[in-house]
Amino acid sequence: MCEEACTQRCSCIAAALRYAKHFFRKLLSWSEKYGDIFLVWVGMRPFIWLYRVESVQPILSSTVHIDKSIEYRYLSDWLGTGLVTSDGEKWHARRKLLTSSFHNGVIEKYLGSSIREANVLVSRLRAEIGKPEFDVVPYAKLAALDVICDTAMGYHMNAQTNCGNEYVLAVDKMTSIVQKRFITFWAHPDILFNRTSWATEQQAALEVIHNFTNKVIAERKAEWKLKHDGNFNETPRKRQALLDHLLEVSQCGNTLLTDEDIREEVNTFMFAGHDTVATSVSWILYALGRHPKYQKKILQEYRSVIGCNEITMDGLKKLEFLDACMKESWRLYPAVPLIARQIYSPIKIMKTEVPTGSTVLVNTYILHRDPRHFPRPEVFYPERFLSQNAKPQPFTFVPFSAGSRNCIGWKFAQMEVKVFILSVLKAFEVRAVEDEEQLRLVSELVLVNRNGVRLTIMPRNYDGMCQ
Ligand code: HEM
Repeated sequence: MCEEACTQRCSCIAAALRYAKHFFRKLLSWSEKYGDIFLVWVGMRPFIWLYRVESVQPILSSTVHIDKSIEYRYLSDWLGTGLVTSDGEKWHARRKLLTSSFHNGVIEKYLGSSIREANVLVSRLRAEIGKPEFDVVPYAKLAALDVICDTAMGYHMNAQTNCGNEYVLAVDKMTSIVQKRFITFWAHPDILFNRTSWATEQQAALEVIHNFTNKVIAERKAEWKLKHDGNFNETPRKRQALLDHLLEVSQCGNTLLTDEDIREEVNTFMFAGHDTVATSVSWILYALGRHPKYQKKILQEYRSVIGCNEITMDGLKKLEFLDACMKESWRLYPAVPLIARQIYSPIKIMKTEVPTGSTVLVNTYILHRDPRHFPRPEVFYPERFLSQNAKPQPFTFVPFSAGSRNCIGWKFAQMEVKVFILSVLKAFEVRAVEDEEQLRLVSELVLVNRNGVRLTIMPRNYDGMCQ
């Protein structure tokens, strides 16, 4: 297989991802040692690693190779075949249908929810002031879950203040089981997985999730019907959740979505829209915590652009320096470090025939550290993303993937992350505890440090504070 798959430049490396201590640094050194493309065996499965723009572009820009790797089936009991997990005709139709749910006008409606939850996050973080260290990831996760529950389902979950919420615990449990299964090769076959305690826990979590989502859909559908039959006396809700958009298209459009279809998309947004955001917020705070001078610059810009005015989408768009800092953090610590595709028809990548049946993994962590495109790649230098400098070449910087299968929620995510980062920086001076060398990075679908993302925070004397 190895010889067939990578006749010229691939090297065969037996490895189990789970046990590699410095996984990403190891990969970086392999990429220098073994050339432009290599193959890693994980248990019985060969994975072809791509991390040069020359090999990444043919995959991400392809309209043919858009199928997710077969590992994504571990998500199917939860997400069915929603946008993340579907392919072929179904994916095309859904993508077309859902695109309108993410245009600027819709996203603007979610700004208020992000601001509200960012304020709750800040008040919760106050408990950590002055402590030698704390892990910011669990805080960011609950905040992101609150936003996505509100925006995807129109439901105020208050996960940040009500930590024992059954649904939130179930979503967290499902995410963590799926992540563990992805990187634990012996748990891949159903026959083995079904004998583990994970399978039992997964079953219990799925029951809670599906019951809750079914209930919300039924309520909202009844409300929608009343409103459209003209019997709805209450003022219609001003903000619409993604679920309302789905109901709208399912009832008014040409495409009929069943309750099952709606449920799989709502669950898909819940899955795709919380861990990625929480991971991004955590790593951006980490990067800024290592470089406090940029925290000051972000706040100076905020003061001069927004000052005492309300945060609006237009205002956020003008914060160019904040945007550059976020991009530079995503470059060094991409929230989604691996993008996996199953190859169902032969393709030549960098003169190498990749045969049908292979799985290719686009490694954004290494791609973003290519010195040809990002000089002194290991240095955190947000200025490289400022508009006076040339934009990165296409497909060299892809934190939200690229091409037809890119992140449908990227504008929404950027708005939310901006609001979270600004709120935290206005309230606290942030420092990172670990330096780059101490990080133990692994991919659990999102980029994770084994010890969490540990910070210290002190109250900030922010003189732009308005009465
Ligand atoms: C900073 C936060 C986020 C990051 C870094 C991110 C990143 C990504 C990436 C890299 C992909 C491609 C994955 C692949 O092809 O395997 C993706 C797909 C997707 N994302 Fe995001 N995402 C974020 C937030 C969101 C949010 C907030 C939502 C929705 C509310 C969302 C919904 C989706 C969906 C539905 C897909 C699948 C699109 C398709 O296959 O057509 N994401 N995201």
